[in-house]
Amino acid sequence: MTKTNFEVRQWAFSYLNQADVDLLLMGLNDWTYSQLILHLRDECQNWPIFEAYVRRARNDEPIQYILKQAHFYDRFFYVDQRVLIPRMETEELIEWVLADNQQSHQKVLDLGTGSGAIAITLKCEQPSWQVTASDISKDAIAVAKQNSTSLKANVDFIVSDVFNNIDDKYDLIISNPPYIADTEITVMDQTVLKYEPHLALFAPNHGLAIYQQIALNLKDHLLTNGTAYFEIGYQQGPQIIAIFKKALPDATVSLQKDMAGNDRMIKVGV
Ligand SMILES: C[S@@+](CC[C@H](N)C(=O)[O-])C[C@H]1O[C@@H](n2cnc3c(N)ncnc32)[C@H](O)[C@@H]1O
Repeated sequence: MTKTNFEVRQWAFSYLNQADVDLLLMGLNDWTYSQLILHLRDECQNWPIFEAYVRRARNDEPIQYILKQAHFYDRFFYVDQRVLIPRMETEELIEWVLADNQQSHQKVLDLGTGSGAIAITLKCEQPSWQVTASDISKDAIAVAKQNSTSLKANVDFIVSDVFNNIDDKYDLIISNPPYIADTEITVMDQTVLKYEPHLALFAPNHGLAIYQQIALNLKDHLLTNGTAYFEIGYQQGPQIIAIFKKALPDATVSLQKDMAGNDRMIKVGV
């Protein structure tokens, strides 16, 4: 028996929240929200696939991995379990970098690029910038390269553990490194814990280890008057400021809150 999109949507509401149901229907049919509403009385063309998607989402799989796409700064990025799903907070980091740096040419490094969200967005927003993206994970670099090609971004890629394979210096270094402490595993959402790569989430030393590694060699990789921008955990501001102040006593370090009012980003100028 055939079902309308309205009926399958109502059925899915018994298991998932409305936002997730609508994202699945829109992603599956390549519809905008207005198109979804317009097609509600039509026959559902993809019922078996939609039913399977809802089953996967009920098993905590993130909608973005089911659909193999994540919306970030007005673009769709391919994502799968090899990379972190880019978050809204990271869009605010992009906003800060773009607002601060209007100059036509900037040489930029995105350290820990994952899906390539930061590097590719900056290159698309500022095509004259020379952008390099690095990650310790070869799998992540493969996904980021795929996104760079599909979004016509022309970003360069390097597989590197922090700065180990990076010789160059940059005007801007941007990083959203893994910053969750192992001890937080017990309070984390199952959707994140079961599906997102732990290499992208967790770092030793209470989540501070990658900032510590970056701080030790940051000056060697920034050009004169260069600046670094980092996303941070909302409770990590004081510790991370202390890490950079200790490694770089002459640097200026400033903290920025996100839209929710939480400490979320820092800027380090050398
Ligand atoms: C929180 S994710 C950020 C991904 C992406 N930049 C974003 O904002 O959506 C952190 C990324 O850092 C990478 N990473 C973890 N340890 C690293 C290391 N030692 N050196 C370089 N990259 C690392 C992970 O593989 C992951 O892709």
